[in-house]
Amino acid sequence: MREWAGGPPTDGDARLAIRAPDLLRRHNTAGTVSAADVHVARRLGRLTGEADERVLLAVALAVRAVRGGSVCVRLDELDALAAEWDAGPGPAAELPEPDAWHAAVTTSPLVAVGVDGPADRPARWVDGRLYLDRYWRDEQLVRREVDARLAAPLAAPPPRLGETVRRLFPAPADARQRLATAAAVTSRLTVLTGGPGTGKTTTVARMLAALQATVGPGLRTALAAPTGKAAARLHESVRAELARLGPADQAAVGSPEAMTIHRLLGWRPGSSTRFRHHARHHLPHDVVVVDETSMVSLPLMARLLEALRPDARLVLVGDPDQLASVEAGAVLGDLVARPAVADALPGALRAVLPGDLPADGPALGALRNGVVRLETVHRFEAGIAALAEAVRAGDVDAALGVLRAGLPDVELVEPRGEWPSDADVAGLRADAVAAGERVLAAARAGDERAALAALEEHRLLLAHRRGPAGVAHWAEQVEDWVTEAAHLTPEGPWYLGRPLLVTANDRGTGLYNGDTGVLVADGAGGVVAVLGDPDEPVRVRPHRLPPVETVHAMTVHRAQGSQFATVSLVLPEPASPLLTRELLYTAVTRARRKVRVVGSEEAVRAAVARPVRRASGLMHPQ
Ligand SMILES: Nc1ncnc2c1ncn2[C@@H]1O[C@H](COP(=O)(O)OP(=O)(O)OP(=O)(O)O)[C@@H](O)[C@H]1O
Repeated sequence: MREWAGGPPTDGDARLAIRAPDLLRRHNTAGTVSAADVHVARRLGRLTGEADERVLLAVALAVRAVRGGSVCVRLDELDALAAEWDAGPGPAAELPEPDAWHAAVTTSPLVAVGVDGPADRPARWVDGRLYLDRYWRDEQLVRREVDARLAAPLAAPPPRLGETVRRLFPAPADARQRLATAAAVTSRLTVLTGGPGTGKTTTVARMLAALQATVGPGLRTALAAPTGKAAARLHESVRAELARLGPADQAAVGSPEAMTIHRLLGWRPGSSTRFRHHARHHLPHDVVVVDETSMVSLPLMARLLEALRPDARLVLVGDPDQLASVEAGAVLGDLVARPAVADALPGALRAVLPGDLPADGPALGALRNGVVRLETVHRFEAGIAALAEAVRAGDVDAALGVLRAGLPDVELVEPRGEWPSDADVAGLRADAVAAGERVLAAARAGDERAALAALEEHRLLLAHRRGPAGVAHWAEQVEDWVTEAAHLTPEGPWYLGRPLLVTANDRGTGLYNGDTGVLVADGAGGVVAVLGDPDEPVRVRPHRLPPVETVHAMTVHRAQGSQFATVSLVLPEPASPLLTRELLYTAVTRARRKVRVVGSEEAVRAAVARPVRRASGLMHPQ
């Protein structure tokens, strides 16, 4: 990621780590590491008596890697990483000679070498990867817990398992859903993946029914997701799906609440253990299901795994092709990409669902790791599904073909100039105004449900927060369009119809960073904010709201875990380091009925061709 705009800083610039030795200074100037990275490396150097600037550079790069989402850094892959981090406009700084660099790092008092190296050093070198020790420990914990869960399934499959699973998924084509359900009953870790609309939530609801019917009743179940918004959506979809089951299943499953992972673990900001539940104080649950797992960082996954009872069942659900967590790690992607580590599960399932076991190598290999991928799309419009698949597969020509095919659910607007003209954004404007007017009408009428539902009709998504293709600019633009069309002159922040995005967690109101809502008439001449699920909105007086922004547009990251009827995506310039395959895939799959992409062919090509790479050791055998 670019560290600065407008040329490299001069010597007097506060962003430079002024007293850094030459090598660090050159790399700071070139933008490969930031001043903050250099400060951390120097502090660790002082603590351990290490002054060799080659070692400190390696450590600064490890700090930089974490900021970029990686868990560690490979010093032999820096060329590729520097290109991804878009090292800035300065001249590329030279790296130390590889053999001497390796020798300096692996003999440093700052660095523990190997899995069994000393436990008290701030960095660790394992198989060519350099870690900050804290991330190494979290990675080891996740590896150990996952491997232990896969190696020892719970017990022999319960007697009625096959029959129960076939009852819940009777169609011959539902083999993968049957397998995932039986896996969740027989094993301590199941990873359920698939694109949007492939039936993951449906499977979760029926898994709960199968678990209660075969190893219940009375199992304690928790549903969790990384964000409040995703938890609300999980709650809503599982509840809707459970309502379609028979009365006995419904009674056995009850109505499990979904919450954030932080809340499940008992987040205690400021306390030494951070969470109420941990390795010495386990969660009481028999079954924990986590949705939107692609957004879970390595440290949070480590906290979750250590807090589980060893005999609890964990089901991780998600789409590994979406954007990974904001913090370091891509645990779901790593778990899916790992070579097979255990062999217990396929054997157990072969006895239960003999006809359903995958015949092919990759799917069977995945099952050894507890991974079941759902592939049949049940819900999407054909164009959105085809576009998502082309982007996922990295097939640029296929993606452009779908975008330009004139389908009802996919549109590409290619601006002629550098930035979209009024004519280019006419369709976007019409959709934004139509949705905004519906929100406003419902807000004025005090119709909370309709206002919240109208909010989900259209959403403008962007990669950046700032700049000409950023949220700040476009949110203002949409607000102008909507207020102009509605002849509205907002007075003060609390005007009817204002769409809200919560930007901080707030225990008092139970609102979470990322929750969205709208200001509506309260029927008594006042205004009230309604947020969250249209069926069970949270009502909050404006003065009690945590910090909020007006949400006429949002970043793709923010939109993860939500869906909208129509999505418009304005792409940044092709060179933007944020423009990645995962970003485009995530944006496209936020749309239920239609997706509109505003951007050049070059920008589409750049996105599809640039998968995010996050360095980690989890997928390598040890
Ligand atoms: N086996 C099936 N046969 C037919 N329809 C199904 C099946 N499984 C799920 N569906 C339907 O497909 C649609 C999408 O399912 P679901 O919401 O479970 O998918 P999902 O993978 O969780 O999607 P998302 O990630 O977007 O939430 C729903 O309407 C659901 O009823």
